[in-house]
Amino acid sequence: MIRFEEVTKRYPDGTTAVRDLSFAVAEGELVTLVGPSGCGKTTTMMMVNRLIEPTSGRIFVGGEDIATLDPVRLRRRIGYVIQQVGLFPHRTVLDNTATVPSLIGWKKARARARAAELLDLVGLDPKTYGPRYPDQLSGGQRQRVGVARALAADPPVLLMDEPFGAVDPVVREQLQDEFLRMQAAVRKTVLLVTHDIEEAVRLGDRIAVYGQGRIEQFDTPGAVLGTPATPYVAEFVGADRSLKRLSVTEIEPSDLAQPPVARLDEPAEVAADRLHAEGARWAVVLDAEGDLHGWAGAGELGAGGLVRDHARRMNAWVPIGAPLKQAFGVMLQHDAGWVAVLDGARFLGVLTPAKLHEALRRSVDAEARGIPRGQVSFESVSDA
Ligand SMILES: Nc1ncnc2c1ncn2[C@@H]1O[C@H](COP(=O)(O)OP(=O)(O)OP(=O)(O)O)[C@@H](O)[C@H]1O
Repeated sequence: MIRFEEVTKRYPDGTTAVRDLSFAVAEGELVTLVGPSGCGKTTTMMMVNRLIEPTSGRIFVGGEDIATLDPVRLRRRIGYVIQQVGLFPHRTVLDNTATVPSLIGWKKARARARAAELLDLVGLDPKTYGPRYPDQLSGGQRQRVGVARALAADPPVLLMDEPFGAVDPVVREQLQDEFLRMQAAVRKTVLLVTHDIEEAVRLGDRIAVYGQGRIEQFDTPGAVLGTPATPYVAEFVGADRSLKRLSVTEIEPSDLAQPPVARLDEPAEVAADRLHAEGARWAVVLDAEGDLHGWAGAGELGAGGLVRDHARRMNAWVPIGAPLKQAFGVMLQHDAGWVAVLDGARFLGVLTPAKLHEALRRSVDAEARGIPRGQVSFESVSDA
């Protein structure tokens, strides 16, 4: 359905964005283009609807060389979804969705009926959302309208540039799921740009992994993850693998750091001496029951009084056995350099960014060697 033949794009300033690009996307296939920023993904995509013209080479859509086609008519056959959705602020959601059908001369009633059908398809009740204006929608809802609008004239080809990039991870996953369901129903030929390998793997029938200006591997998700074609691809995929381990690696007692502990009711100077002896700059503060209260700095404790006079509340904690990802999330949420790890109410220790990284490393290494994580120690891995 889409075919690139030795396509090169050089910009006037001499930047070669893509070089000798050849690949084909079958009808009804969803191909994700993934790679780091600036590797030429967007350039590739914008050459398909002639928003950018190649310097050399040929591109075919539906068997026709697009250089011979009128760009405006070409674009009517190609839906285009971008991250900054670009909805018209003064038009209702329904009218926004009906934009393309109206442009190509459909009667108003037909265009609107089609728009309502599409809003429904992307999970927005047309009765509720159709009359609203774009600024009355959430980011995720706007993104859905963008997809609905791109599909409105029923184009056989869909280009999507980071379509789910502007929303938070939870909404993003929802949109991806919905999009997959929708794609199963409408079976468009889709080129989708993302810099997120996880998204590429999740959505793509095949994935094109970009290096600088060229495709390093063009294959199914399984093949790209399982048998990376080049060291570059292996690294690109590998970086993600360790991130994935964040979700499945559980915090264990051996992962924890043991900062000094101070009690709310003890004299601050006693606690300060303990910090000094251990060379620590802060202590975790627990209340009389041993429950987490927060923390106190060495400097403040030196001023005397009780620990409670200097303690600051911080409620950043996770239970032992929680995934590392959860601890990382809590750390970010509290903008904290550590999170307490509790067993029930009992304080076990803290997870710092360094400890988190250490735990992750060990988990990734163990996975690579096929050892269940519970059976390795940090020493046995670093000795290996
Ligand atoms: N109009 C332009 N003039 C000169 N160079 C450009 C132009 N547009 C893009 N480039 C360059 O071409 C290269 C590829 O850009 P492109 O936007 O295709 O990358 P990308 O992979 O989509 O990146 P990102 O994920 O950051 O959007 C980059 O080095 C970029 O700086």
